[in-house]
Formats: sequence, C-alpha cells, structure tokens
Amino acid sequence: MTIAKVIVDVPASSINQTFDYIIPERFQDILQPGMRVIVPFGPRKIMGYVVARVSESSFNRLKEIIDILDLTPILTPELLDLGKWLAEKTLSLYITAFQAMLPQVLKANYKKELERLTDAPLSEKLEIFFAGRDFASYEELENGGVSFYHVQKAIQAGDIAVHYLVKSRVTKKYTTFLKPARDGHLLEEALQDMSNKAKKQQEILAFFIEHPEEIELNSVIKQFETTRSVINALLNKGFLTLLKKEVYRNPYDDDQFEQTNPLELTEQQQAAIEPVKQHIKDNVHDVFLLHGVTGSGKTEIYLQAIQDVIDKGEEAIVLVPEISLTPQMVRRFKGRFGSNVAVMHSALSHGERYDEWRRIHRKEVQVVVGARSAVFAPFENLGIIIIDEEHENSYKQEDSPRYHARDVAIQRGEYHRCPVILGSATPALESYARAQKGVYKLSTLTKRTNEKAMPEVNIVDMRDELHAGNRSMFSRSLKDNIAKRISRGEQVVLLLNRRGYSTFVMCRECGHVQECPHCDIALTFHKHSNQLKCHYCAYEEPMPMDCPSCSSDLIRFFGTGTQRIEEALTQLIPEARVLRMDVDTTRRKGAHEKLLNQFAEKQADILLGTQMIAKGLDFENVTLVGVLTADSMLNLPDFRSSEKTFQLLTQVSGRAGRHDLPGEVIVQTYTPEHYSIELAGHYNFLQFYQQEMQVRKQFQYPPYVYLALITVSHQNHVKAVQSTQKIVKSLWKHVQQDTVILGPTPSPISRIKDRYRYQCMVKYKQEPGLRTLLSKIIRQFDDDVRKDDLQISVDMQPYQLM
Ligand SMILES: Nc1ncnc2c1ncn2[C@@H]1O[C@H](COP(=O)(O)OP(=O)(O)OP(=O)(O)O)[C@@H](O)[C@H]1O
Ligand SMILES: [Zn+2]
Ligand SMILES: [Zn+2]
Repeated sequence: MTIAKVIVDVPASSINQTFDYIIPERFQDILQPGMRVIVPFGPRKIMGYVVARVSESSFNRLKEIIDILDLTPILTPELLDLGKWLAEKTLSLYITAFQAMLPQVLKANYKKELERLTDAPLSEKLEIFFAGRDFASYEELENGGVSFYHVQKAIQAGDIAVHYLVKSRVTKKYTTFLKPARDGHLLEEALQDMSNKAKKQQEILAFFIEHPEEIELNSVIKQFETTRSVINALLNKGFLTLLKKEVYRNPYDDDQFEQTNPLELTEQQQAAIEPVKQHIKDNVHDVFLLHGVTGSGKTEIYLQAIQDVIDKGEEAIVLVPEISLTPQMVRRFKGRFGSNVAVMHSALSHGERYDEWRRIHRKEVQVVVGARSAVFAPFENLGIIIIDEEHENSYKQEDSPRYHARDVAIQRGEYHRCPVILGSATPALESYARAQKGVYKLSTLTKRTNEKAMPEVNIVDMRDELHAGNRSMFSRSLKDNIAKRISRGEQVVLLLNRRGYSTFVMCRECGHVQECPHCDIALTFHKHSNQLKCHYCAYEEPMPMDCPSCSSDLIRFFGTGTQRIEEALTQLIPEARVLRMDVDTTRRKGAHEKLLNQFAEKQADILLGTQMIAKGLDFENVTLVGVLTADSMLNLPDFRSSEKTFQLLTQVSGRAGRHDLPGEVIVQTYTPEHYSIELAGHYNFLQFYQQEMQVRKQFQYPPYVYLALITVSHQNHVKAVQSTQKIVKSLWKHVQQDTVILGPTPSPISRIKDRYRYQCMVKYKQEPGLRTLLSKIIRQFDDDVRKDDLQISVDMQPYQLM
C-alpha cells in the first residue's frame, strides 16, 4: 500500500478525480485516508485529501507526497464516502464537497504570488500592475482590475509565472500554566525557610503545596492579587515552573447555564417520543416528522431523546436555523447537557468554531447544536440527528455544493442506523407529503404544553383602509391596539415582511396582482424597460397604466424599508420606544443578541423587524404581534410563495401570548381572501397543505415533480443566452417524454456585477440519468469556463429561484 489516492485542491471540473502519489518511506506508518497532504501538482505545491491507500497504480512516473498536514485523519471513512456521495448528488466537485464538511481554518491557505520572468514589455495593464517589481501578490491582482484573461495569456507566453506557497494557518491557542517544580515535602521545607517579608510568595507556595495541579498563570495572578514579578521570583528559585498548554476558546461560559431536569411529558409528547426511543434502543433508522404547534414542547422531546442517546454512549446532532440559534436556544441545550455540548454557528470566530469542531473530533462532547454545516460533525457513533424548524430555507446551501441538510442527515442516519427527527409547526410541503405517503413517520402535537389557546388572529383588509382615507402603512385597528398595549406596559412585535417587496405590481384599489398567464407566478417589474416579466417562462408585457381588473390608476409597485416604517411609527405614536432589527442594525457581531436582550429587559415597547424576528423568540410580555404587509412574500416569483407566507404568519403568530397574558395577532393584507393568509389565521395547517398540494399538482411543481435549475452567466449578454440555449437543446434531445424544460429565460436577478444571468429549469418525474447527462453537457463548456469566464451552476431541487 505505497500509493495514495488524492483529491487535490484545484476547483476545476477537468481535475475532478483522484491523482496517485507515492507515499515516501517516512510517511508509510502514519498516512491514513482522511488526512490532508501537500503534493506537487504541475509546477506548484498544493493541498489534497487522501481518500485511499492502494498498492498499485496504473500510472507510472508518479511523484511523491511532499508533506502531511494532519496526524489524525480529519475526515472519517464515513465522511469520505459522504463527500463523494454529496459531490455526485449535487453535481459539484469532490474537493468542494470535502471543503464544505470542514471548518474554515482547515482549508489550507495559499499565498499566490506572480513573478515577472521577462524584461520585454508586458501588456499595458500588467506593466502598471507590476510597476517595476519582479514579484507581486495575487490578491493585489484580484483587487487591481487586471483581468484573469490577461494574466493567463502572459502565463501561456511564459512572461510571468504563478507560485503557490502553501501554509497551514496558525490555529491553536496556547495558554501559560504554572505548576510546582518539586515534590511537596521539598516545597514545605522551602516555605519554612522563606523570609517573612515575602508574604505573597509564601501564600502562593502554600497554595501549590495544597493543590499541586497545574493552573493557569493568569488566574493565579488574579486570585492572589499579585504581579508577574512575584511569580518570577518563585520561578527563579526553582519552586515553580511554567508550561504552555493548548486550550480551547470556549465561546460559552458553561457555568452560567442553570441546570435543568427532564420534565414530565404530556400525553401527546409521550406518544411522540415513544417510537423514537424504541428506534434508538434498537438501532433502527427512520425519519420522524414531528409536526407540533408553536409552544407544544418539541424541544423537550429532542432533549429527552438525546438523553437516551447519551446514556447509550452515542452522539447527537441538532440542527437549528442560523437565525434562531439564539442564546435562548443554546441555553436550553447547555442547561440540560452542560459542557457535553458543542455549539457551531457563524457568529463564532473562525478560531472558536475550529475549537468547537475539535471538541467533537476528539470525542470530548456527545452533542452538537449548530446551523446547517453541523450536519457534518465528525462523530462516529451517531445515535440521533434532529432538524428543528425543518421547513427553513437556510438548510439549503446556496453555493456549491448545493446540498440540503435534510438529505445529508438522512444519508447519515441510514449509515449509522439511527433515527432522524424533522420538527416544525409548519413542515415543508415536501416533508408532509412524504409523511402522508408513509415514507416518514408522522407524530403530531396539537396542543401547547400550557394548554393556552393560540392567539386570536385578526385580518385587516388594507383596501378598506384606503377607502376610508387612511393611506398610511398602519391600519386604524393596528394603531389603536399598539397604543392600548403600550399604555398597559405590554410589548409589541411588528413584522415587516420586506423581501421582494418592491418587485411586484399591485393595485392598491382592489389588491389585484399582475401574474403570468402560464405560470401562476407574479410578474416582476423591470424599471429600465418598464416591462413586467415572468422569470419562469419568459412571458412579458408592458407595465399597465390602469388596473386590468378594476381600471383604477392606483396600480403600481411600491417599496418601503424598515427605517421608513420606524419613522412613520414614531410620528404616529410618539411615546413608543422602538427597537429596529434588520440587516442594517444587526450587522455587527453580537448586535442581534443585544437587541433581543434590550427588548427582554423592557427597554423598548416595540420590536420592529424583518423575518429574523419571527423565529423562536419567547418573551412573556409580548401580547400583540402585527404583520404590516402579509402579501409581500406572496407575490415573489417563486412557486413556494404561498407556503412561505403561511409558514411566516404561523411562526410570527406563535410569538404572542405564550405565557400568562393572552395574545393577539393583527395581519394587514390587501388579499385577505388568499388561502395562505386565511388559513394561517386559523392555524389550519392541514387544510393549507391540501389546498396547496392541489395548486402544485395543477401547475406541476414539487412535490409532484423534481426540479433542476441551471443558471448561466457571462459578461456578454449574447454569450449567456446562446450558451443557455445550447444547454436546453442538448437536454431536449435526451430527456424522457414527460419531462419539461423551461427556458432559456433571464434569471429573476438578471444581471449581477455586470454579468448577465440566464436560466433554464428542468421539471421531471423520473430522470435517472439526469445527473450524468447534465455533467456531460456542462463538460462541453469546459473551455469556455476556463478561458472565457463563463459560469454554469446546477441546482438540483432549488429553493432559491432568484
Ligand atoms: N412536559 C412539559 N411540561 C411542562 N412544560 C413543558 C413541557 N414540555 C415543554 N414545556 C415547556 O413549554 C414551553 C414550550 O415548549 P417548547 O419551546 O419546547 O415548544 P416548541 O414546540 O419547541 O415551541 P416553538 O416551536 O414555538 O419553538 C417551554 O417553556 C417548555 O419548557
Ligand atoms: Zn410564465
Ligand atoms: Zn384594481
């Protein structure tokens, strides 16, 4: 077994395979699959992952591995297989799939450098770039406006060269510790002999006689209120000694969490957890869909199932959406399992995340709670995987590899023969459909644990407001209600559902929204051309002057941001103290938490925000939730827009009246008759599910069909269109009869950073060869991708249609 098969860090489809390298004698005993190595590749040195060791290669003249970066594999055999599966499933590169499974700091860092090889003049841009130097950093190039194409030409001509300098980042944190340098009885003697003037030295020495364990230098200095010079004296006398030890950056102070104990489960909880416990006990895989209304105690079920897993000596992964990974959520898991929990999310620094990852890797914890990528936690004895709020779109990664954490979780669940729980008050339609078919096992919690009724939802028709002469964003009833709550010292949450708000056109008189006649999707307004376009099928029409439905001239698109709402709000109710929470006010690390804490401490009456306020928050003093614009998401060019509206309204309604005070929800809309709004008002998931399934069936959307979205982009408009056309043509030649290919059409965001974007969508029922076919078609563009900066991406089962 002297040959290693290596996936190298070159993200190009022509390199997407293993390369064979000789394992030099000195690495023979240590090298294992799953380790990172440095290998020569062409003229450079790059990083790669060893995926296997073999004894023979069909190639000759192999090169040797230069160095190894890990002493223990960072990818387990399971994860190596999973990476391969992931790459194939999502049509991405093996290297990209492996990188996605690891924390950022483990991705080797290359410093790229350009060297000038000739004295002959270079192209003008390159001359300016080198500015008399022989070496220049590659990063400068990327920021300096010299096109990649120019550089490539110069490299091909032998005028310049690229050097790759691999370095692994400094990642571990060390702290200095202090410990006794001699045996206790020798220290006793020393203490006797010590001058009484050296009081502090005596105290410290006495301490170490009692506690001979090593202890952090800083904490000694703090504890004895002493200085470094006192310590130095003890060191110089040879009584104590220093040592450096690696420590973890722990982002959480585990002592601060109050220990909680398992609650006695309600009957419904008991019924739901029973089969899960049985599966844990018997090592059986199944997917459980836990459909429980907000406040029904899903989290307690997770906690108790995990306890079983821990008792069995196995491990648990809990995924929660990034934005609901609030301190409240962390507290619940740390409160039950203490330091046995690692937490992984993007608000942690790279170093902190790496340390949490290593606690998992070294099996120092049995539970990880984290956002999407925590599904790759390198546990080897998984006993359960839980996905909370499983309908959330953030479980889908939007760049390569475009995977859904749910699919990965199920794949791992099968491998480890352990249950997977998908929990939600509003399951994704696809998931619920699977549960109906018996693919998933359904458990339902219909009651809140405290038996409190769900808050009443009042739907306000904003067209009536207009007719009554109220043109503001606040209906009379919302305004009066806010004022009433504030005067009582209660708090209000206001949701402005902003996404996509200004892209569709609506009649303010009658609520009519202009839709595509073929696709059941709101048309998107394009300001430049004053046209309305469908982003699925390329249908377009001019922006109407009056409403086609009621002839009013009040048909227009309009946009409003949270900031303007805040201003309007303070004019309307001057005494209200408003906290605004949106992308602008939460950009800084920790800002999100700080705002929530302020609100919890009643430093504000109103929390005004976008989607990010809808999830998981639990404030006892909130008695009113207002939704300013329920329709804005409804009209996104996305077949899931009704589903997303229903989910959001249900989630946000669940924020009111969770405790003793009864709650109320006011939903403002121009289309109160829309089933997603009406049914969310009655918390009627089942009927919503049935109605939405009919729509999906009629227009052939998931779960009735599968989708693949191919997006092509290029600086040249014609090139983008033509390439997409070529793809569509090749597809038509090979797909099954009942498969539909829509496009080419411009992407909803038709130009990003001067690149034109076109797309086509494949709708299919059964297309076993589709992945292979797509890979083949895309490979035909390899040259354009490499030399001409054409970009093609494939999204199997897309969630983002923009
Ligand atoms: N068996 C129980 N007995 C008493 N209280 C319980 C029980 N189970 C859960 N609770 C409490 O009920 C409240 C709601 O439970 P929890 O937050 O777990 O519900 P959830 O379904 O996860 O809600 P959401 O979807 O709104 O986040 C919590 O305060 C929790 O401590
Ligand atoms: Zn259309
Ligand atoms: Zn109208």
